[in-house]
Amino acid sequence: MPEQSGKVQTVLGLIEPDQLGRTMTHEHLTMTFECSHVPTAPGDKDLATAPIEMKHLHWLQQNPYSHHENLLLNQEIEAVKEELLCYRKAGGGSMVENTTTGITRNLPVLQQLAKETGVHIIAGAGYYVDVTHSDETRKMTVEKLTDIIVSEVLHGADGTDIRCGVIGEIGTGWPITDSEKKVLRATAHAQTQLGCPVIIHPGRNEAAPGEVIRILQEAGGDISKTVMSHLDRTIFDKQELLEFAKMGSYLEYDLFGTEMLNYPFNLNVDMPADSQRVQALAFLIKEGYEDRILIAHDIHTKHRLTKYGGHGYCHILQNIVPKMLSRGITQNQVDKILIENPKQWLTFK
Ligand SMILES: CCC(=O)NCCS(=O)(=O)O
Repeated sequence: MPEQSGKVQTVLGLIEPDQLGRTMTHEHLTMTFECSHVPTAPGDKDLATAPIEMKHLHWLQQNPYSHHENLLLNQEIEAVKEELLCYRKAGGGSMVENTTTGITRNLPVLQQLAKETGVHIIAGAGYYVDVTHSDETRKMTVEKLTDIIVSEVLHGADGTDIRCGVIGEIGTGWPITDSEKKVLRATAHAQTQLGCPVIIHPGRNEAAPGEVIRILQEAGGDISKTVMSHLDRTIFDKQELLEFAKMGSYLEYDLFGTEMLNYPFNLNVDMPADSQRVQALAFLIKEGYEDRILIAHDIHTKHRLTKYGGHGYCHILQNIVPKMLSRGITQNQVDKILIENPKQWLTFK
């Protein structure tokens, strides 16, 4: 039985599950997102290269992926540290930092942030979406990919001895590419060996989450210990959502704080407002899924930090929890979503 069994693995080592406290299950503290740069509209070229300033904030909030500098969250370690200290003061305990290979994971920085702030940080193993896969990764067999993921959890990643405590976010697009399918199968095989939590980034199509779960299931993955991220921009139809929920994964609404008119990665999608996210949580609770819900902000660009006028990592604790309570979600249910469900998911079997 691996030493992780019954414990949670943070970047500073193993902890007891009860030490986690309130946990955001999908965040980034340092990463780059250049792989998702969206070309700027011809009239906006100057805005896209201008320094981030108050007078441009609304444009940036509406076009966050068209401003190159905005995609470099890895330049903001000091600002992120300040925010983590506020997160602790606001009652936060832990964060899953699920930056994977392809978007500049930096485990020494995560370890330093955990030491300096007292927030428990759980790092992610594995690979982001196809466009970030190197030629070497593409050529790997499922067995080789499995070995690498297992080693990132058992021994450490990126040439360090800092160990990952979840697999993911494993990136997939739509349609799911062959290379992404291999990574999904390797994820399932590694999870079988390790009994560890898994988290998935699905493609931007209503059919994508179900297809990912089928691939994991066929490869022997434990769906009850798997999180499907980004449901807030992926499944809108209530019947479809219930059909997906029946497959048994955790259901994650992790884009709290993101409100934009045009979602550039899929213009057919209307990105919901936070009030609609809370309505979706209330609906899932009414349908009996309160044990399967997880929430987070998925901060992955500069403009969402308070330093740049954004909502920051405390938004859920300070603004969304009161809204949940005002919409009939009980304190007990809030605690399940923020404490108990993350704890169950993050504890190794
Ligand atoms: C790495 C961060 C990430 O993938 N975030 C998801 C953004 S979106 O696909 O939901 O727009």
